[in-house]
Amino acid sequence: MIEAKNLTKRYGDKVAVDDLSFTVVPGRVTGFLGPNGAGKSTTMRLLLGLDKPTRGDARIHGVHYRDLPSPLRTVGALLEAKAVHTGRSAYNHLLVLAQTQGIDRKRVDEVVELVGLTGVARKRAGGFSLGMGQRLGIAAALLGDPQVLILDEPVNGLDPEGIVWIRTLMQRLASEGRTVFVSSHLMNEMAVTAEHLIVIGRGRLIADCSTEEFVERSTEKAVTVRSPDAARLSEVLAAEGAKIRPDGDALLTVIDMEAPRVGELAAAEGLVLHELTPTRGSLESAFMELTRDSVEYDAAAAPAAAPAAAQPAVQPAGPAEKGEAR
Ligand SMILES: Nc1ncnc2c1ncn2[C@@H]1O[C@H](COP(=O)(O)OP(=O)(O)OP(=O)(O)O)[C@@H](O)[C@H]1O
Repeated sequence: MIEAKNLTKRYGDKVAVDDLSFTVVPGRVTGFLGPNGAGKSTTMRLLLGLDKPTRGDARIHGVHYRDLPSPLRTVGALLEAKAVHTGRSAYNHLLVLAQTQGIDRKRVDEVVELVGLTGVARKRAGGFSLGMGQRLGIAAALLGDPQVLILDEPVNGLDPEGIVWIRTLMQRLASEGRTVFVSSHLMNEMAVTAEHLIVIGRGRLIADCSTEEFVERSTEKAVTVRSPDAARLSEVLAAEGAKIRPDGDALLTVIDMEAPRVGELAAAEGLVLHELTPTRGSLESAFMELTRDSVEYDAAAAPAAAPAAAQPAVQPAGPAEKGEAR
């Protein structure tokens, strides 16, 4: 279990993490989502005791990281997406790490196999590609067989096969009852990987809810309607409260009205329909919309304005959920 309570980190005038509170429970993959510069890496460093919070508290299994009796066997972390700068082979790199932690050589063999590096384990780790470096970093995180995993952008640099592999691995680790906390700025990737999402923007909490709920609430429900009587149909639907977006001469996007109701109203007026299709907006665009005002480097965002993140678009999870554990 990971807990952040009113976690705040300032660098001079810059508030990187702003009064952030959340709980990450075992047994499921929790995605930590936010645009570039939102404060994900800083939060993870605070959780791992690599940086000191300006205010607030970060705990793992109820204690500060530095007070964990056996930190490397409790928490496995992958922080920076870069190849290991070492002349050692991948195997020896892991072996040295294992020896400093009193971990058996057998475990090195296990993790090398687990991350799919067996064929290259004797090669110099310094020459690894970003993707292989990521696998090696994940192997290092898993060495101590930890119950808690904190992974910062683990899919960075991985090819499509690697992405599926890490997704499956994280889900398996979670299903074994581990706490898996994984950051990403890719909404679509997190939507298929994580069961629960914590979304931040400009260091502040935007959402803390199940992925299903996030998708349900964030994506716009619409109906695509094609009709030779589009103009008349627009008037009829608008009069009944629908929002209409004309998408061409005969094509309408209808928002705030279900498809059957659109069909009924068209039939009542004797208007011909050539198509009536319920659709959902793209998740990626919904995420961009949700975090629009909290994108760090967006030239269009007004820097002095209060971020929209201050008004949670998706309600944070209630206290009942916070205590939930599997
Ligand atoms: N050591 C530091 N000194 C000054 N500013 C910092 C420092 N570390 C982070 N920041 C700033 O804090 C903000 C949050 O950065 P952070 O790296 O935590 O975001 P992130 O969500 O992980 O972004 P990314 O997805 O780009 O990695 C950024 O504006 C960043 O420039």
